[in-house]
Amino acid sequence: MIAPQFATMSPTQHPHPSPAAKPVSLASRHLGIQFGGHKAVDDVSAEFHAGELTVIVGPNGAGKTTYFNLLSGQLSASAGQVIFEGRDITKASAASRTQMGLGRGFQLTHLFPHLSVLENVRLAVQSKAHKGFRMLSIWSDHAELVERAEACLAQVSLFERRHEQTAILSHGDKRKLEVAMMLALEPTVFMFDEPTAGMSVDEVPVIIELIHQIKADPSKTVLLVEHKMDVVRSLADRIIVLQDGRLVADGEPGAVMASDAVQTAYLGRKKTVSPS
Ligand SMILES: Nc1ncnc2c1ncn2[C@@H]1O[C@H](COP(=O)(O)OP(=O)(O)OP(=O)(O)O)[C@@H](O)[C@H]1O
Repeated sequence: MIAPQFATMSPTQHPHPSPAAKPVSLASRHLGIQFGGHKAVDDVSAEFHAGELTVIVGPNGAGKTTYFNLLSGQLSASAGQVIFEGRDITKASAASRTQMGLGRGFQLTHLFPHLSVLENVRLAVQSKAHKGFRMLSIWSDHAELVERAEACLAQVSLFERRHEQTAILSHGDKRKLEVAMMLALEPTVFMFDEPTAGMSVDEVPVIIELIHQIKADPSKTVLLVEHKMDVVRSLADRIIVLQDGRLVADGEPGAVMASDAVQTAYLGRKKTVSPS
């Protein structure tokens, strides 16, 4: 069930306190994609501001990850536009969006399992430095790249494990490694898709604290897909709700969290969410 006050709300009508006060970094305009006849994301317009962390919530299958994939370029839109720093990037590839400053958490499948933890991050550092991905043989000469990679690993508490093979890391440590690789790319927009999923309880605070640090930087825009309500409460400056591919609520956390849209979504989800 969708709260009546949000059911017909457009992004321009949302009750967010002062969106105009912060620069728009990333936006979608009437964005959509269909798989067969199914509209997984349907006419979603939203603006994301520098210095703001927006959490995207919604029930399973609501279209959250698909929306992320449209913003980051992993999927091509069937309709609408993606605007980044005032530029229409709808047709840009995922790789070029990354170079522009859109940081999407690397998927586990993008890790190189047979390389060390440090080597994985160093490749991301090197990519940011426009030095390409084919310099493994001489990478030890690039002390500054190594130092930067080590700093990123320290931020996610993986420094001590930097020389271990990536394949032997726990699931939680692999998720931390993804975050370290995103840090290495120095994005202006950070997109986290359930960054603590699969982590043990003691691993979660490192990532939450890191996201707190990122959002404290007024030049950074943070988007977060998250199901865990405690994480949402701790981090959100603003919440948008997707349901059946459509944006059904957008606003200040207190009001959105109290809405039927969120209550219904989370009452349905709580049964399947992990305790971590
Ligand atoms: N490549 C695809 N081909 C066909 N259907 C897809 C594809 N990707 C997503 N879908 C469908 O689009 C809808 C939205 O999926 P999506 O994964 O974006 O939801 P979600 O909100 O991220 O869900 P969850 O919380 O479970 O991760 C679902 O019905 C899903 O089955």
